[in-house]
Amino acid sequence: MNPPDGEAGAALVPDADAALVSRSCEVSDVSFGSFLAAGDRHRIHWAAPDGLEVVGGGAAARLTADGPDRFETLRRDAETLFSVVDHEGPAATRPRVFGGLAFGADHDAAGVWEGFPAAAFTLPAVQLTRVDDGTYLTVTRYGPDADADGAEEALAAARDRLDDLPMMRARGEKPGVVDTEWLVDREEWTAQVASVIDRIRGGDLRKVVLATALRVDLAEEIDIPDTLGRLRRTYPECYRFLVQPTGGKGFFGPPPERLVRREGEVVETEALAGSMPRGDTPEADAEYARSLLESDKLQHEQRLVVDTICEQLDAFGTVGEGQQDVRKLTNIQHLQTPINAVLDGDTHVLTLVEALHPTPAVGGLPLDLALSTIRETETWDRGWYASPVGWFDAAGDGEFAVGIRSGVAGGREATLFAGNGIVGDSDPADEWDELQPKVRPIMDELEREARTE
Ligand SMILES: C=C(O[C@H]1C=CC=C(C(=O)O)[C@@H]1O)C(=O)O
Repeated sequence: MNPPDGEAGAALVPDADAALVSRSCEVSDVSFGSFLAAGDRHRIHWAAPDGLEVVGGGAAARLTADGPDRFETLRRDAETLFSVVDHEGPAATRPRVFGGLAFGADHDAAGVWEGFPAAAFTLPAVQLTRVDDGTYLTVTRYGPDADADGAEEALAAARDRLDDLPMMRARGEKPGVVDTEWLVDREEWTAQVASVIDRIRGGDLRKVVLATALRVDLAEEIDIPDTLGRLRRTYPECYRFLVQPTGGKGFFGPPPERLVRREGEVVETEALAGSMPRGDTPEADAEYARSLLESDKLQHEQRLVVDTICEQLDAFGTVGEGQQDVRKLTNIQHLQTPINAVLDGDTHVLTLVEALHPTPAVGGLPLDLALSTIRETETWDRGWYASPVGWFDAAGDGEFAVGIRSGVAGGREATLFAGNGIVGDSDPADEWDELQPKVRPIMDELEREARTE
């Protein structure tokens, strides 16, 4: 499905002499899975629980950045990229770039993260967009020679290729799991948690989110579009995303947590922290929900996140805290508080992402001390785990999820991630148990046999 990158003189990197031209047409509903499966580079998938779903293949342009100035570089290059835009089509199909950033600016694009820069966003060359009122095909050209005729021709060609795709993609078998290994196992991880608890009790540190990763060997090659299709059914209340910069590994998952969404002057975010399992019966489930709401430890964890997010947004406008609630996902429930803001000025969503990431739901408090504790304690590379993933457009609007409940996979290998917020009265063994459901969303789509425990 992908056209060759850089065809027709397209510039993959922002260029002051380039124009961005995009054309869209409505199509009958097509299989987003088939479209994704037919692409081999720069595959992206974004689905928000409130309806917008986009799949993209090929790159009309890419924004990449690294180092401590990566947000500044992205904002500057985005301004160049979007300086001349000729778009014809519904607003939902306007040019947006999709991607994300690594957890830390010192990211090393090695190992499972080969091909993943410290920040990477793609303007898809060909894209399908599904919104309430229909499904659209969009083709985008970017470069000094990009023009309306070229974009219209490319749209007609993409439409022909779309006609050749299967309308429905038959569900494949789950790949099957041959072996699993925690990169930091129970014994080592609970010892790490115990040492972090000691640090919290002994000083200025208040909360640290410690994570580990599960390395999974698969019996067959993973089909990520198929896996995402299944996750749509099992976790309909979550985001779904895929970032796959090369033909190699893809970072994907069904994260429940919104980092931020900006639309004009309105900003919406949330604090999601503190977890309990789902109960097997309505009574047991309600009991877990009650203990979430009544636990001093979990309320403390949640309060730290709410207060920090509110303080961080305060610099940009008028902030409001919503009513705390219990967010029930298929296999876990969390404390959640919606937070919104009305912006004073024209703050780019990337600026909001920069201010908010990492929230204390994935980093800790105070942030610098928590991050140095994570760096000293975690013996593996977070890469893009727990990082901002999402999109932004020419106006600086956009939406980002927090890349948790996620994994990076390709061929017969997957690495899944899970972390927990540790506070002074955490119990290491309980924290290990609380960690387990966080790898289940993806793990359940890899294992063929139902679990017996
Ligand atoms: C860091 C993760 O979850 C965060 C989000 C919600 C609840 C959390 C908790 O209960 O500790 C974590 O802060 C993860 O899923 O890897």
